[in-house]
Amino acid sequence: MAAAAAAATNAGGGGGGGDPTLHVPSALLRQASFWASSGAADKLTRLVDTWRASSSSNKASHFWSAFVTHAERTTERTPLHLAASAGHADVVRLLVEKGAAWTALDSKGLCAAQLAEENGHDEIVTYLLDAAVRSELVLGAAMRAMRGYDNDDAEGEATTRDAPYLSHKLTFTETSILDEAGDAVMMAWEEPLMNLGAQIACSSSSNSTETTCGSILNIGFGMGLVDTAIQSFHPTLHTIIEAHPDVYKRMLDAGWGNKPNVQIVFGRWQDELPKLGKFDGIYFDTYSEDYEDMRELHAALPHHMNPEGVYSYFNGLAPNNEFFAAVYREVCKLELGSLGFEVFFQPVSVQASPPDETSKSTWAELWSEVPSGRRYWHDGHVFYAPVCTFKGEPQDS
Ligand SMILES: C[S@@+](CC[C@H](N)C(=O)[O-])C[C@H]1O[C@@H](n2cnc3c(N)ncnc32)[C@H](O)[C@@H]1O
Repeated sequence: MAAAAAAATNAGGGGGGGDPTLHVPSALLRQASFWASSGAADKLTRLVDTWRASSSSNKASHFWSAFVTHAERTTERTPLHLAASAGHADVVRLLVEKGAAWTALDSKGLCAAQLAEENGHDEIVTYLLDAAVRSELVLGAAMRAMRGYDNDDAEGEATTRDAPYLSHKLTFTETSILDEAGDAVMMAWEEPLMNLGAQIACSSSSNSTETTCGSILNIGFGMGLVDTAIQSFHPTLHTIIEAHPDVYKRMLDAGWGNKPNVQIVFGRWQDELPKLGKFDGIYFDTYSEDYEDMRELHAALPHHMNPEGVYSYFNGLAPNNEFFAAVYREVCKLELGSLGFEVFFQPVSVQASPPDETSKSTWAELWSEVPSGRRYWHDGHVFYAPVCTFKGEPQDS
């Protein structure tokens, strides 16, 4: 399933509203846009100086906040789009410093970094990626502080946020699980990705032998695809945490409770994980949770990994925009790195694994059960499978 990225992706942007008496004339904004698209950073700053000198206000910040959010009417491109697309690194830097939003999308749904990439301006892509990761880290921390929670080192302190999905009546079809709104909780086409996830989670070098991959935890049973694959690696103990009563019932009906090496834990991982010990491999794929939940899990992982243990997750963060997804890969890499994990992402072409396991053959047919706009994967997207090996100091569980 697709985990929503944190709301912090609204980062940047100076607002553009403010005091109406400090109106910035649109002719001036158009002129400034022209300088941005022609790469004239010096002319741009001189324009602001001239405006400051001639206006009743001395506030350059007001100009910048109006300018960085000023979008062209038809293309909806901001000055950052224009400068990035044309390859003007100086102007891009200036605009970001003045509060331009790297998240702004044009009428085609593209952000500035994607336009830079399309036009081969790699230096700008790297700069924007770096700036975006920094802003996500800073804004994420600020938002957590504002909301009054930060579980960085607070194993056992489960969040109390509501989980309305858990009271939804689920619909199980041959190829999907749907929630009450018709959104896909899980879809059968993901089987190749689940097989890869199991392979990664079962790849620790520490306690695996020729006959077993050690002790494995999976969080979120769904259709049982990843768990079926985990079983093929013969774990000594295979623990599954599942929170939804309908899914739990189906697991029991399908006989998962009778498997000698399987331990089913019914409940939310936020409540149940602190009661469990250490594992050689952990896979995480829940539903209706966001990056903050995932971050909370990550903070708890050092309490539950054996040395050289391997962690992986369904990497569906920001699936509708490839640059945003790249930002979240970097954010996860940095955050997991700070917790003692060595992280890399294995790219897999989802298109190259046609969903031939199901009776439906095209992506359009596959997604026919889910309203458009709520489809969390798109034809041709590359899936980046996380491989996170624990190299840090194990902590008490
Ligand atoms: C996308 S499905 C998992 C699919 C699974 N990887 C597979 O191979 O079929 C997500 C599952 O996580 C469960 N879930 C959601 N929130 C949870 C939570 N907080 N704790 C445990 N399970 C949760 C859902 O009920 C659902 O069964």
